[in-house]
Amino acid sequence: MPTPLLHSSKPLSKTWLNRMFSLVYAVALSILLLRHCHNLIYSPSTIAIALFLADFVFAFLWLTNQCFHWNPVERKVFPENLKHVASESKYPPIDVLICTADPTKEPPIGVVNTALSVMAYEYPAEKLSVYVSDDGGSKMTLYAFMECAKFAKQWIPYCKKYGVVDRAPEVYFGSQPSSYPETDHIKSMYEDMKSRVEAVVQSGGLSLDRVMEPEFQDAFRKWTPDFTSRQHPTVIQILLDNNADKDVAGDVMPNLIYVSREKNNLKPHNFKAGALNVMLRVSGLLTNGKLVLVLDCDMYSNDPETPLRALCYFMDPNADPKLGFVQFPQRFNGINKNDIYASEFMPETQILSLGMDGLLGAVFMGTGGFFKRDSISDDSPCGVTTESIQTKSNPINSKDVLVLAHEVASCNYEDHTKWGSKIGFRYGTITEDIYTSFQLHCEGWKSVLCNPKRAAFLGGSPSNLNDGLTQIKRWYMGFLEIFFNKYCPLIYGVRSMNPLQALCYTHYTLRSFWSIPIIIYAFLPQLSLINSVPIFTKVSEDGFFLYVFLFLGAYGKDFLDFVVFGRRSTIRWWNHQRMWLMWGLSSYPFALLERSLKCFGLSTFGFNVTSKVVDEEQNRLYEQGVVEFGVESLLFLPISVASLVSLWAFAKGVIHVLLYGRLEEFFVQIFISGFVVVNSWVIYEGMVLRKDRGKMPLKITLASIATAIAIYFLSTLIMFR
Ligand SMILES: O=c1ccn([C@@H]2O[C@H](COP(=O)(O)OP(=O)(O)O[C@H]3O[C@H](CO)[C@@H](O)[C@H](O)[C@H]3O)[C@@H](O)[C@H]2O)c(=O)[nH]1
Ligand SMILES: [Mn+2]
Repeated sequence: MPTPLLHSSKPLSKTWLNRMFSLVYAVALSILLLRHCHNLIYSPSTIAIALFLADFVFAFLWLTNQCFHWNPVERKVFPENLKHVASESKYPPIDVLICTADPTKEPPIGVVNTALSVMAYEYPAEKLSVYVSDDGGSKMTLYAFMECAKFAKQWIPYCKKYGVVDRAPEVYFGSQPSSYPETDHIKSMYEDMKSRVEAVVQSGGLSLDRVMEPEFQDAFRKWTPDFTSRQHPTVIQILLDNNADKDVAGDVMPNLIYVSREKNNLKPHNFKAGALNVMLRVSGLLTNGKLVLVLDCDMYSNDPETPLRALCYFMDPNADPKLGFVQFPQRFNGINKNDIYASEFMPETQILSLGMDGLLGAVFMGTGGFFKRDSISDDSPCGVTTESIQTKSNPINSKDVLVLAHEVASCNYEDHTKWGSKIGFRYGTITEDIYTSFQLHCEGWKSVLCNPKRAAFLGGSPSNLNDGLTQIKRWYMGFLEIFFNKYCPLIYGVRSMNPLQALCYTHYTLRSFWSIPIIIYAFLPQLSLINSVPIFTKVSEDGFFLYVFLFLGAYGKDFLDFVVFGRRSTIRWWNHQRMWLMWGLSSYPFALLERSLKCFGLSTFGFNVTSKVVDEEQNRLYEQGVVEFGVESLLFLPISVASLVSLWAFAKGVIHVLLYGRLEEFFVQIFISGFVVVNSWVIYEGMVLRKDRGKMPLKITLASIATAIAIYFLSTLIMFR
């Protein structure tokens, strides 16, 4: 009998269009670069050099970007066929690792929701273990999970009995669920738990002594007076043990384990990658699940059948033995209607990932990845083979296993080992996700993108401009760390894997270089216009058509991908390209700057955890789709300077046309300035029209006016004498 189909894949229908377009566009770009070379030879000038540089970087990034469009594939899974391949008893055990790092930025009740949503997976509970990694070393988080363990005994059977789909209680009760006999009772239990946890958090943990039942007290003895989040011993607490704990219906509970690894001020802890590696070892000792699911604390499960979808790949009898992980794309809840901060990361999660999936596989996105343990971990932590541990009748509660678990969570454990370089999540960058998948692909592992209609996980995203820009800056800084490394994707990668895939990684890690053409085009045409110097071809010359084609081609293709094939609204597309310009003026160059400073040892760049706290006023602005400036952030400065310079230039251009009729020679420059002006509308509004707390801070407005004027004088002195 043939095996029933577990998954299928087919190339996207638009592939031929992509390839044709790439070809034509490549020809146009080459002509442009040739013209530049001609100019550089026959009439060299600072302006010619700058324009060449801009277009050269643009061409390089465009070219590497085409690799994503070469062979995109679309996959489908058929979890309903799983039962024909294997019985439930054959399903592999899964260890879920949930990371949290800061109880003030990542409210513990949110982490609890994420944990509950996966503990209630439609998966045999005895094969499910949920580990919480608390890098904040917070007893508030531990307390929240003690409450979680109790509540789970009601929540899981309830979800399974009624086939609830939203298994994060916050989402479930927020969506006016249908009413069953137990609903009200469980809802009030949840509300009670939530208010207890929030009260503890509000008191900064002080009220813990009062709320705590004696059974809980013991665990907190580790929090001695000198215990801080950056200096403390390992804390491991088994909160639910599937050999002992039963839910209210008498069924087995999944394991729930709290871990806060040892921290020492003097030792680098390698951020999330470091935390995950500890979790790999601890879980390897305790439960050793064949599959490991990595989740961020805000990425709750939105579909209880997700593990079955992943199994469609892992349990396929014909599966590639080198299949390392299955990635579910990051998706977000609470994004406003027009996605003003482009938080959906539509191209990354929906276009680029399909492109890599057609080569060697999608990148790991930090969350929502099911790993085969073998691909990422070694199987003898501590030199003890896991078999010898697994033969113990109840490893997770046995004393000697727990002693070992503390040992593998200590901050000296990794000294002189390959953890972080050849094993586990890789160190050396704050975007450990992309880097780890890059290394795995180099080693010959493959991956698969599982992109079901109903999002597998949903998480939060920044809801103000500064957070959004900061997050992007952090990522692109991390990407640069990957590129300028001894395993550079362009040099080492191209030799170690499918070169197209390596070029995809090259593109990813060098994207902050977009800032070079963006900054040049946001200032040079404008400053020349203000100085009355034409720098592009006239409308009547041949070269003009080339520019029109290149501009419309790039924007048109982007529009097609986003709106027509991607089925997003036009306004979302517009907002996305606007954000891209903002990133290009701010996050990207700051990432480049920070990376350069780091080379000289001048910057110690950390992992700035994104806040998941929603403040009401901020939320209201976001819901209304109003861009929030509010804080005095240096990240706004280049954006507002560019918007002012363009406005100035545009006005000057209009004067040139109206008074002197010089439309022909200045058309391109006026168009570019006008384009920036239209994109900058929100910024002018923020500077002069708005009165709410999200308006542009006066300091930034004044600083940008001063900077714009200074840049003008400098340009007059240097370039347009
Ligand atoms: O020292 C640290 C720092 C962070 N985290 C956790 O890492 C996760 C991601 O951090 P967040 O601040 O939410 O960053 P994002 O920008 O939202 O994260 C994206 O980018 C990261 C890489 O920079 C990836 O790891 C994430 O999966 C991806 O969602 C969170 O669960 C944190 O608790 C730790 O466990 N330890
Ligand atoms: Mn996040």
